[in-house]
Amino acid sequence: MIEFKEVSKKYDTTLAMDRVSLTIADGEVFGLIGHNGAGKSTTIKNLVSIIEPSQGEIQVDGKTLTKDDLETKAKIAYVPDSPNMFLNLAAGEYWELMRVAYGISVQDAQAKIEEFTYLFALEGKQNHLIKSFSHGMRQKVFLIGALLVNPKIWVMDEPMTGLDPQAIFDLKQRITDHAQAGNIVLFSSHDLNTAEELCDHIVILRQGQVKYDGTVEQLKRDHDNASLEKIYLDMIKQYDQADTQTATSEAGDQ
Ligand SMILES: Nc1ncnc2c1ncn2[C@@H]1O[C@H](COP(=O)(O)OP(=O)(O)OP(=O)(O)O)[C@@H](O)[C@H]1O
Repeated sequence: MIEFKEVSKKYDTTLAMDRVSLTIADGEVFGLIGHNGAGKSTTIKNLVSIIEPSQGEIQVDGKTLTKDDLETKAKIAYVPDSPNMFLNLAAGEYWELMRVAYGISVQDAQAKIEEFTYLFALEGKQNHLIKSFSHGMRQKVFLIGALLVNPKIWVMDEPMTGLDPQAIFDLKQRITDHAQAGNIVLFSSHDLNTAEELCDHIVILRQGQVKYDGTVEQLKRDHDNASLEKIYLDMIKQYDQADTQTATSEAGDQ
């Protein structure tokens, strides 16, 4: 289980997360939805310990995340939104880095690398530098890194971006299977059709605040079974209009 308890994150003057509280249960595919700048990546980066909350705490299976708690960190694999890291490593060197960091045996890793390079059509590319790959191929290298170590919690920042249709199809299946086995998959997405299709539980973020936290099913039931895309866009529009009205009346008061 993952719990965010009143987590805020401030970068200089920007409040990127504003008292975010949420609980993600084992077995859930969890989606973070929101416009550009809503706070999705910040939420994810706090969970994978790239940054630390300014306030509040995050618990994984009841243990508060701390910098040096390697046991808890080892439960989480992260696929970043921008696959432009480790560019001077070969794909195989990156996977070896992941294998050693997560303490996976050479035999297990080799078997999985064979399976996943076949699945994602990267066979024979192990010795190629990541910088020689296209955006989608780089994304696949990071996905294979996460699937290879296969911890309980997969955290993926816009994982489908840049993938070809076959890879998207295969990844969706892996995500569903991983959650159905009692694990957690948390991902952010701008593709609301994918979120609607995959997620048991979603959170809609706007300007760092949680605007909806619940099941897709419930949200649709409450909105005449409209698509998640329509419900989301209508909801954000209403908040934008309310903000405009407040700003106009405040300007009128001055
Ligand atoms: N390193 C940083 N320094 C200063 N401000 C930042 C930093 N990272 C993010 N922000 C700000 O925090 C807010 C939330 O950004 P975040 O990257 O979490 O949004 P996001 O929902 O992931 O957006 P996108 O969909 O564009 O990836 C934005 O206003 C952004 O400008």
